[in-house]
Amino acid sequence: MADMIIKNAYILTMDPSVGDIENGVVVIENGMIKEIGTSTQCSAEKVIDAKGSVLMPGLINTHCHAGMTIFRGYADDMQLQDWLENHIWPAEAQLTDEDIYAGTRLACLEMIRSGTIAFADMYIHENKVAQAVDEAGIRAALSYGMIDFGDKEKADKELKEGSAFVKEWNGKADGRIDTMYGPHAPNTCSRDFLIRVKEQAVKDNVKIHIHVLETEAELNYMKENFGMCSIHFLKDIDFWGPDILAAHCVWLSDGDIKILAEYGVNISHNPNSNMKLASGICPVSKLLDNGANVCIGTDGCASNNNLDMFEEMRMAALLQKVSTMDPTVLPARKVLEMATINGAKALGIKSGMLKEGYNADMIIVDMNKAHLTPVYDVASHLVYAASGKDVETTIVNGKVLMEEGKVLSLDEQEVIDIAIQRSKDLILKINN
Ligand SMILES: O=c1[nH]cnc2c1ncn2[C@@H]1O[C@H](CO)[C@@H](O)[C@H]1O
Ligand SMILES: [Zn+2]
Repeated sequence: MADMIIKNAYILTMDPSVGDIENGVVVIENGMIKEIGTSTQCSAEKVIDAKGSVLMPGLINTHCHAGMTIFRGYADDMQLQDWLENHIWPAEAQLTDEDIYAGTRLACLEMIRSGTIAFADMYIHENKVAQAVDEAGIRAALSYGMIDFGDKEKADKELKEGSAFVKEWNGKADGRIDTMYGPHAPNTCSRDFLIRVKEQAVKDNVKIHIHVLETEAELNYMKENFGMCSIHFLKDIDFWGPDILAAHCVWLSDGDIKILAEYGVNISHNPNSNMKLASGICPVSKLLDNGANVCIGTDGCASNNNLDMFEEMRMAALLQKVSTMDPTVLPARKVLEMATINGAKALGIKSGMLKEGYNADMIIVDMNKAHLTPVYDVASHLVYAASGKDVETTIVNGKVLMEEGKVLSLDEQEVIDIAIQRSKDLILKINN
């Protein structure tokens, strides 16, 4: 007897060798996909009838600071440098374990609701992030965000904390948690520190998550201080490789694009954050044309201000079209690949496709809605017409985290109430 069967669904497998299955069935056992096709001989304890709905791989958010969800709407409409240095960093200095835990639980709740099955995170008090992820049932690649600002003592301390986190949490929560090293950016971390981080990550066999060329200010800083941009600087210290998850990559030259593609770097594109902070536009279609792996992320909730990956997909498509003045770039299927297959590749997880032997990480999207009627092309609707609110069921590692709109792994009202209380206490502390 299998654990679960989902039947009568329009299945968007995202498996290039299979494509869509118009009336299909998926069998789940031990957290994995046991069978996928048009019929099955298996029976299961739990059967979900997905008639009229789309079954697809859950979305993968490849750049987030989940704990920052506690700052949703706290500091809007500012320059990135001003936003970080004068608002976010002073406020973060006030954060406690409990704030991060509350913020991350809120983030997990929102992600489960909007069809995200895994996310990559870089933040502080990361132990509490891991605890929240463990309890919420979602999958994640977590890193402690390290900054040394050229201070040798701070570098030692940060690397020690990042390393302790990797050792404590890698492979935990039934294998749902992977860990990474999270050096903040080339303009906030010293050259020596980045070299040490890379060495340690290779030694520990984990990946690295870093912000790269998010702003023109970073580009100018790197040129002034090192005579080259961040891409060449990181190439110089043998940093690049398929183990690197580089968020943003907005300010790239054609030469930079070639380097990122050549080294198999994973690039997390965050269109909402880049638009809101007016950072610029990542040359996604050029990167893809050159063979680079580009995935999608939301960034933190203080620069987005939500974690809805459907909205992120739509923005990714529209922003490329208008910036290249070419409506044929980033068609819907390509964007779906970025949010599923490419994201899974970046995180090194067997998700992002509905395929035998893959993780049972999937979502059911209710299509019986005015704004999703009629249907000529399912992929088009998912990218251009749907939102995270249309997700009705979310399954991670074979466990149902939300069913028909009801979240099962978290007490939704409690998570919201605690986040509100924490935000009120926090604002009093910050203003004091
Ligand atoms: O868009 C961004 N650019 C640069 N830094 C950011 C952004 N969003 C959040 N952080 C900051 O990165 C650190 C991770 O530990 C945090 O300080 C967070 O506020
Ligand atoms: Zn970020």
